[in-house]
Amino acid sequence: MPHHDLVIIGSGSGNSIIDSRFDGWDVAIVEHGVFGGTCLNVGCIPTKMYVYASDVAEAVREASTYGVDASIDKVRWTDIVHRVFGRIDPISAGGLRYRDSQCSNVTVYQGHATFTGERELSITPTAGGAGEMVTADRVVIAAGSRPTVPPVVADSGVPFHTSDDVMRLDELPRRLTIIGGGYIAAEFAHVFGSLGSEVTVLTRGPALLRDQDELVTERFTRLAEDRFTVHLSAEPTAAEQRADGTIVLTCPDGSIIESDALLVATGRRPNGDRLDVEKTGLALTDDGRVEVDEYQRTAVEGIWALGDVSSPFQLKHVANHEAKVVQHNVLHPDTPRATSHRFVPSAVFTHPQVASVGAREQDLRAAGTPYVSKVQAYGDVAFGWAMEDHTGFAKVLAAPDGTLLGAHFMGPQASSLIQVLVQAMVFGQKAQEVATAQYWIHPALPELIENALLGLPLSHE
Ligand SMILES: Cc1cc2nc3c(=O)[nH]c(=O)nc-3n(C[C@H](O)[C@H](O)[C@H](O)COP(=O)(O)OP(=O)(O)OC[C@H]3O[C@@H](n4cnc5c(N)ncnc54)[C@H](O)[C@@H]3O)c2cc1C
Ligand SMILES: NC(=O)c1ccc[n+]([C@@H]2O[C@H](COP(=O)([O-])OP(=O)(O)OC[C@H]3O[C@@H](n4cnc5c(N)ncnc54)[C@H](O)[C@@H]3O)[C@@H](O)[C@H]2O)c1
Repeated sequence: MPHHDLVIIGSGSGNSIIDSRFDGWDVAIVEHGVFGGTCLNVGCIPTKMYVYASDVAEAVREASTYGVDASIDKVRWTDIVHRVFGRIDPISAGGLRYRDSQCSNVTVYQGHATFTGERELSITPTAGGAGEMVTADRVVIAAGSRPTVPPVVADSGVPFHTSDDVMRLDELPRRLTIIGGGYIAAEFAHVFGSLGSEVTVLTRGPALLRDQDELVTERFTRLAEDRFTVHLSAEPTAAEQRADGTIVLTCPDGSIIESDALLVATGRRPNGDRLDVEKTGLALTDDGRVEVDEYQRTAVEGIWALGDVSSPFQLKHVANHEAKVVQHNVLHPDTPRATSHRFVPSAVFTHPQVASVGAREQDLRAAGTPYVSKVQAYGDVAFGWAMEDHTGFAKVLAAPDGTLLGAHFMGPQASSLIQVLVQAMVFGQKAQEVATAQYWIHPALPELIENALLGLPLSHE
């Protein structure tokens, strides 16, 4: 039975652990799917390539506002698919080739790993054939998560897509229904809506993007209702397919939604339940994650976990951070580093973009935390005014002494603008200092942040 110094389960963020410091180690990486994981193959990267194409389409549609008459002649969906995956697929294939044939100390197992004992694994080859057992001194579980599909769809037999395959559709659907109201639903509604599909969004909650600050949730939902057909509090009760291929969903009020394609975006479940972790002495948390401490260690000596399989955040920048922590701690177990989940920012690459960091106003209110807030409209700073933006805003929340507590943006470049406040919060800078101790380029969009901070009714003023 092969024995390795280190076995990594999952080639997403787990693959980034192996660098030259492991050259003297016997390392194995087990991957049952496409090499490179979710972000590269079916997540962050391809989605943002589609989002960019959709942003271009929206810019064309909005161009006449600025005196530039333009129209979209045609959307070449198949060319978009080929452009995106023609760039991505070779990166995945190259990554596999590199690990498999150019890293002499690394063994790649293309198969599904399950625990059979403490740091002992069975690997079932993806291509079929006899399984293999391996043991290791150390194991890193970096097995990610997978889309969930509600039984009403899964058991119905209707054809459906998830984010794993919807970007490779043969043609742009005329009518697309999306079940879900979170990140993936918001991003794909923008993608398909901008490229020409009639989009219907169906979510069980009373609003879209419900995890955001309440003002973002409310305003984003209103904008989405102007753009798409949106059914709120509408978990589908039945799904069927007619003989002509039309997919029919029934809403709780009895109304029906007809479409040519169905995308399910109802959340992602950590893959720990498919690893037989109990055989190595581990249990899963109630929400299905492999439990780790601040050093990314599991309860079993020599086993670490990172990323979607264990993290409370299903975000690539968090998985990357945790992978660096695991990398250090595997190499230096006696001087471990801790993960920091303070001030984790996130962005939804929809239209308009949404970005946030820190506390939401509803959290502060519920906790009884004293706070002040300022909502600054894009349209009230020079560049936003030039853009004739009528919907975007930055909301900043701070303690009365100026300590920054949270920031929530909706509008152009929100995902980039928010970084200023992420940095300020991480380094403990107060609102007054950030606003006044530096120049703000005029008339650039970051003046939005300057004005939001200056507008906070702080206690000393
Ligand atoms: C559509 C979409 C868009 C996203 N966009 C963003 C974004 O813009 N920004 C952002 O921060 N995050 C985004 N995310 C989230 C981000 O992709 C994930 O948080 C991140 O990729 C998780 O990395 P990971 O290493 O934990 O898991 P993964 O990258 O999923 O890697 C896990 C790997 O393990 C393999 N595996 C699982 N179980 C086994 C097993 N038993 N044996 C062998 N192999 C196994 C899987 O096949 C997979 O390749 C997006 C996700 C999706 C789905
Ligand atoms: N830009 C980004 O960073 C980005 C982009 C995409 C995905 N992600 C990550 O992937 C994760 C998964 O994304 P997601 O959008 O699938 O999950 P999500 O948790 O963000 O949203 C799930 C949505 O589905 C709804 N829902 C659940 N069950 C339902 C049902 N039976 N019927 C109708 N609606 C139902 C929920 O109310 C919620 O609105 C995200 O939480 C995020 O961490 C990040």
